Amino acid sequence: SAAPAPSETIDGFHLLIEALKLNGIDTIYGLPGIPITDLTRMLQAEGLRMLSFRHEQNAGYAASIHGFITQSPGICLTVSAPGFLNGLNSLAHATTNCFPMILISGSSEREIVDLQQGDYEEMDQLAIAKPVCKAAYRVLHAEDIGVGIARAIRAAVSGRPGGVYLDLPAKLFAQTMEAAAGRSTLIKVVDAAPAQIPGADAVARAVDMLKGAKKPLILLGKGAAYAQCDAQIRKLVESTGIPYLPMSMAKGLLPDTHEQCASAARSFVLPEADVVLLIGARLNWLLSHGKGKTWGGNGHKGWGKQKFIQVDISPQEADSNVKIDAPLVGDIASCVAELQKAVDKSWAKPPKEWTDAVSAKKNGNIAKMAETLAKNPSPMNFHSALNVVRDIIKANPDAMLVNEGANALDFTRSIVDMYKPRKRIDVGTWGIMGVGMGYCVAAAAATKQQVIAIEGDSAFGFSGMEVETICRYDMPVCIVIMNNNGVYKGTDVDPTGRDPAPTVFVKGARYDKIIEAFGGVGVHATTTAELRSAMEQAIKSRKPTLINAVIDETAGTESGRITSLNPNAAKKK
Ligand SMILES: Nc1ncnc2c1ncn2[C@@H]1O[C@H](COP(=O)(O)OP(=O)(O)O)[C@@H](O)[C@H]1O
Ligand SMILES: Cc1ncc(Cc2csc(CCOP(=O)(O)OP(=O)(O)O)c2C)c(N)n1
Ligand SMILES: [Mg+2]
Repeated sequence: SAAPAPSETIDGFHLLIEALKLNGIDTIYGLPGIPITDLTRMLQAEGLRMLSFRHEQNAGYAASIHGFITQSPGICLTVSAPGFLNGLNSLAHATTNCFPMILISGSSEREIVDLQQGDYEEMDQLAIAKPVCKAAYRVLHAEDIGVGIARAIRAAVSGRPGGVYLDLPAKLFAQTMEAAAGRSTLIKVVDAAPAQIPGADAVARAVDMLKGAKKPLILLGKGAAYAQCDAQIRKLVESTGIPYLPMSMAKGLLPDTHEQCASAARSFVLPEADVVLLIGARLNWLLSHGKGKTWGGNGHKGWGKQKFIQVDISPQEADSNVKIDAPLVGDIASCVAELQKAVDKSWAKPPKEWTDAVSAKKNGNIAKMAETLAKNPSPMNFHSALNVVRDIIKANPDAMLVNEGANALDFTRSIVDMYKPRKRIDVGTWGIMGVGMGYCVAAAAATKQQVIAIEGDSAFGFSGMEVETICRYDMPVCIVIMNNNGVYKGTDVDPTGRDPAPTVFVKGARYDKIIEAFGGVGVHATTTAELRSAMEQAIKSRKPTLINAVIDETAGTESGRITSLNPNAAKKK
């Protein structure tokens, strides 16, 4: 832009906007109110996409998954205190899942907060944010906005990605300074997520261990999906010939139909493998902490016989649960490149008896599943409804799949194959409910692709009001609610006869009526044929659509696949 006249000034609002634009930020997820309402208008006027939500929690979830999908930090913008607190959940979620996100909240002036003088929406937000995020900063002077944004971006995306809090007291926005001087304080971040090359010794140790394996297994986690080195990962898997297991959000790095995919033999390969190469996957609760009977160990805590190679950018992740025999610390792209060099030099495929045993187990389980999927009971159950979704995703491999619930999550993860990377976005490491509609908005905004959300009816309820947001921005989102009338199922009753049980909803609820209130397309589907045609129509029209799929209310199991995490239920009287 032309050199400003010497007298021209610039305010805090515009220094912030220019700092964001300078760093390629083009989308903001937020909710207006004091002291940021004008900022939301200016962001929009200056060409950024300002997506306005009905609850800050959903704006935050959108920002968190924006970071996962794009590697650029998703930005959530909220008002002070209650708005900030509503955004905090997603900041913690982003940090737990290693998604780069920045929560920017307006705040009260330090001098009032520190004397606790009772300002409008007064809260010591920076102190409250610190324990649940990767980094937290406050900016008091306009000339420091450039540094504040640069530090927040670098903290969010470098090393292990995560959530960053940026605290902007209200008075900062109205501060002005000479324009040229102001612009000279802005920083375009250089190499925000630098490559971290693994040490040669670590590479040699890992390669030797993998070469010596009789029953090797590769485990791909969402870190491998986030790294966006898809071709290199596929090449490593295919050139080694090693069976692989994708974790939920790593599905699609290679097509789930790939001959080396061992998902359908998970309960066979985990205990049987002798060397496991973890790529961007933590041995946390989702992998039974790397021990116990899942891994062939005796009882709950017994270690299996596996040796672990762990590729991770976090040096202190190794040994978090069980011994890591070959930690390979670095960014996944650099680590995979080093492993590939060794494979290209000399490599023997795994023993045929191992790969044949995996295939036999896998094909047996796939055949069993096919029989179940072929049934078409009335009312629909999870399997028959998801058999339709499976076909729809196969026909639309570029569509984004959002998924949350318990049975609605677990059955979708195992029945609906994914074909491309970063297409399946779900509850993640915490198994958090409520991400659905925020994820839909971000998936539509960040990818411009069709979005398909498979929602438990309880899960949908956490963010359902954002259906209005989806309609307001006319997004190509097709929401399928697996309506089994309750949390896990719809059959519990109150033994006293006074109230509905705590886990059930209004019988015969018609969620499809909600979207009609905002001009979207609502469909009530009681058969697989109705579900299929409604989904096909939604994809063809790209109109916001909500399908209320009636599912047998007896079909679910308590907590889906993780029933065992419930404390031992009191013996039924
Ligand atoms: N670019 C990257 N390079 C290396 N490791 C990464 C990268 N991005 C994320 N990670 C790591 O990936 C891991 C993701 O693990 P996790 O969230 O448990 O995946 P999943 O739940 O799919 O198993 C984290 O330990 C994180 O440090
Ligand atoms: C923020 C938060 N609060 C509660 C919970 C606990 C929970 C886990 S799964 C679930 C909903 C299960 O019912 P749904 O109808 O969605 O799915 P289905 O099994 O198909 O019937 C809840 C409430 C979590 N994980 N996060
Ligand atoms: Mg349900």
